[in-house]
Amino acid sequence: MKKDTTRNLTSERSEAYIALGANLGRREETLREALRMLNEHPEIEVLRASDLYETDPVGYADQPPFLNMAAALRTALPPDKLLSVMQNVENRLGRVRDIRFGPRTADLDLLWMDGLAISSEELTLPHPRMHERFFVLIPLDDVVPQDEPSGLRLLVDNSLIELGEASGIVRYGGPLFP
Ligand SMILES: Nc1ncnc2c1ncn2[C@@H]1O[C@H](COP(=O)(O)OP(=O)(O)OP(=O)(O)O)[C@@H](O)[C@H]1O
Ligand SMILES: Nc1nc2c(c(=O)[nH]1)N=C(CO)CN2
Repeated sequence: MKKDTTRNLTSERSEAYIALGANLGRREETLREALRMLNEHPEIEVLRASDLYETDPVGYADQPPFLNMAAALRTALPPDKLLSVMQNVENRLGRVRDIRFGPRTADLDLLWMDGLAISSEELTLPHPRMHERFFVLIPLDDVVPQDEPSGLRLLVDNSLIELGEASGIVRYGGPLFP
């Protein structure tokens, strides 16, 4: 069915930036399916997707390489509801939560939402580890416009300068969406 772009997205909508990763199973298909599921939600529109990157595992080394990407969304949902939808997508894609930083069929992290600062166990915004991860920043760099109004462009630029030369990350393919 064709998407109704006049949906409940006209007022009070936010731009949200998310990171996606997968290192088990059919990684590319999983990420494509995650984007499709998000875009199918009546209150979420996927605006842009980054290139795909293959990345060395960070944090827990003894696991397969990841495919990572980022996406920009427009949504009428508040941050906690958006995170719930993202977790539901992870679960539908077969995510099992066991080893921290360990292998996963699909991992969706909420990075940034209109510059909001939130600190609770369930949700921290901006994502507390985004600024130290090439596997987040390099895909994010693809989808954050130069004139992004809430400070994310500056955060990405400054973090990449701070981190120096990128390593453990190679471009794998073009955007999976649209
Ligand atoms: N910005 C956020 N995005 C996603 N999850 C978050 C965020 N802030 C807090 N959380 C919480 O973190 C918990 C663990 O998430 P998850 O299993 O995706 O972590 P992880 O991928 O192992 O590690 P990392 O958060 O470093 O990527 C979730 O249950 C979620 O409630
Ligand atoms: N390369 C890479 N490494 C990771 C990733 C990821 O998405 N890509 N996710 C993790 C869980 O937060 C831990 N380590």
